[in-house]
Amino acid sequence: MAYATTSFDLVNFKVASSKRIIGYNKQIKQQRFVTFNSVNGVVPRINGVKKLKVAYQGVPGAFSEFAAKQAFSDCIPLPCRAFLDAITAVEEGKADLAVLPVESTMEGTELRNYDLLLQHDLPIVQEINLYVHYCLLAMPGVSKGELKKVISHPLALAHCGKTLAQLGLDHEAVEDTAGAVELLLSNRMFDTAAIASSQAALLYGLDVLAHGVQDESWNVTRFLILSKDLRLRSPKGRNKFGSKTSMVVAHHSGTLNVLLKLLSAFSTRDINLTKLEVNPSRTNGTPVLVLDPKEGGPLKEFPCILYVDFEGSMDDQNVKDALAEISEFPVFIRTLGSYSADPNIYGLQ
Ligand SMILES: O=C(O)C(=O)Cc1ccccc1
Repeated sequence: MAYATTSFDLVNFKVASSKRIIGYNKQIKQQRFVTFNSVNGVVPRINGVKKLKVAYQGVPGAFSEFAAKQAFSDCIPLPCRAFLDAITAVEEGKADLAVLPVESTMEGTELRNYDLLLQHDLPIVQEINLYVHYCLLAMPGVSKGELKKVISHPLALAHCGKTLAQLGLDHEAVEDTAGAVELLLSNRMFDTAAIASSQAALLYGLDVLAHGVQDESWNVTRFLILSKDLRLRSPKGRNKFGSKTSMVVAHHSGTLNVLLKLLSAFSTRDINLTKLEVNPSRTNGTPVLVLDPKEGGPLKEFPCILYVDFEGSMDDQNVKDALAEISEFPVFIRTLGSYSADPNIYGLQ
């Protein structure tokens, strides 16, 4: 797929000539451009020949496909109907990796995808932060005034809620952003627009009626890349930001005590937290289902859960000590993976 350069004028971003390079390192508070291939340096290959297959939800042009190519520039992206199918593809050996959007600056944690992480045993091997810039796309020649409805992925519709209200258009959720574009085209829908990337517009030949239609200009989505094959972890010490670990601490009661224990265990060892979410809300207080990889199934049910990401690896002694200290409490700890921290934010122009 060709990534053409279009105009791009947001604060903190600059178009870097016609190359596919833009990025903003928020964490270190300075502007930094990164190349699309710099994430891993060398693209890993199993047995030195096979190209990696990365399963994602959606069709070509979806943001998840872009995240997959960002992580492994030489990969073969494998389109899947749903995120669960992408995970199943890896479990069944049809793909090497799966890519999953798990949180966004505008909507917070994407609980449905986090649940998938918790209910399957696929370690996180990488993280990718993607700046998501939405466009309003329509069939060639269609004007805004002719539109009655907008279709897109639920996350994209949520990110653009105010804009949609201002336009006074109905909306309908479909599987993915690029899938919405494909649907417009295949059904020749002249009264419907899609919210998707400008790349999807180029790929499918649709018109861009408006750029940057998200409610907040700063809109970053974090994707996690999962694999059974830990060799696909980005090389340790690839950058000066070191490792990061994601885990959940699940328990049956006493959130406050568990939380205090966790904060104390981490702070005495100077381990920085990069995410801490306490009992993310779920409909009707339904328990969280977590797989215990040591036991296989059935899934364990917990009313209380902490989502924790921290700087450091499960190989670090101070991390092992901190987890041992937390385990003095009757909690269930499941580590979801240690991987290279990637504070860069990659973007589509
Ligand atoms: O629908 C897509 O293009 C996806 O990849 C899912 C998604 C939607 C919105 C933001 C990030 C990922």
